[in-house]
Amino acid sequence: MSLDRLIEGIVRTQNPAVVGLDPTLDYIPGFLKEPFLAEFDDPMEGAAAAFLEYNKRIIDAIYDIVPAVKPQAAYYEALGWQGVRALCETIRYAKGKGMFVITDGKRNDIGSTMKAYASAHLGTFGAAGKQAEPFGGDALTVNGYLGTDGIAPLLEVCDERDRGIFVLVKTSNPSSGEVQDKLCGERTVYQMMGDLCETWGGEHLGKYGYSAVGAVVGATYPEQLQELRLRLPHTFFLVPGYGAQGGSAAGIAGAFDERGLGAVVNSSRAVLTAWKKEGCDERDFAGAARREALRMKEDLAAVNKAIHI
Ligand SMILES: O=C(O)c1cc(=O)[nH]c(=O)n1[C@@H]1O[C@H](COP(=O)(O)O)[C@@H](O)[C@H]1O
Repeated sequence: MSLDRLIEGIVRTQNPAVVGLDPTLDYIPGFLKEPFLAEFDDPMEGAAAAFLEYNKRIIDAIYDIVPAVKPQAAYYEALGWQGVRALCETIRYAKGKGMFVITDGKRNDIGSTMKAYASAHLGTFGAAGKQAEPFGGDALTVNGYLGTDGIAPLLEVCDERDRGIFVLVKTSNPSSGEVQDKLCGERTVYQMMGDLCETWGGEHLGKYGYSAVGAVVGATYPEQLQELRLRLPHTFFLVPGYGAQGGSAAGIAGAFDERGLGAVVNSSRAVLTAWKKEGCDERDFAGAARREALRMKEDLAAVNKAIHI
């Protein structure tokens, strides 16, 4: 019912990081993608097969040093049902390697529809004895804009199946202030959304003081990260925006609590395209991803030394 398993993975690897699996054909070296693209008449089928193989090799290269992955659903949906199948298989593969999987779907709707999203991404389909997980993620990114009845169905599944959610609070993008920084009474919209995370998570606390309801807070907004860490003591943060979007370890330092917990930092493109930046042999793309993940780990360790429960 909480993000305890993510926290335990962070402590085990001493690495508060998540690698974003956001593949595009551009990131995949020719030697790996060309045979798949040639094999299938349907370009989406070939690309989806290439995405899956690429993801497996990245996962193989990092699963012992990074506790979690975050596949962004849009990259897979872009390839229709073949891409969605690659997403499901990617999630299954990562979980098989012991990784915590955050499915980045940013879902939200009215309660009845949210129930369907909740069972799709965090729940099961079918009756006892003949049951399967549609997507099988451990946590899902969601939007809280519709309020409590759009979140409640997720919390039921989180309780039943030891799952979690991350609610968008202060996003990393340049325009996030257009809505999120606006005042709503005496609070900004992001403060109000953060306070709602504390309320929603109140009945769903885990062993380490954090609830099943996490918040997304961008690495590109260091002041708000620090402010929200103090304001939301039971809310674990997913921090995107490190690396490709310019967020730095120094700017993220305020997201951690005194145990070095409280946040998991995402990097997608910087890890996936490390082989291009390094200029190494394309066959060593997964090695380059591992080197970038290790570099990030050291970078974060410089501002967040000891991680313990
Ligand atoms: O929810 C997210 O993960 C997310 C929220 C946010 O505020 N900003 C943000 O960049 N993201 C996601 O985090 C990833 C960032 O990717 P890189 O900029 O390549 O590291 C993408 O999958 C984004 O969709």
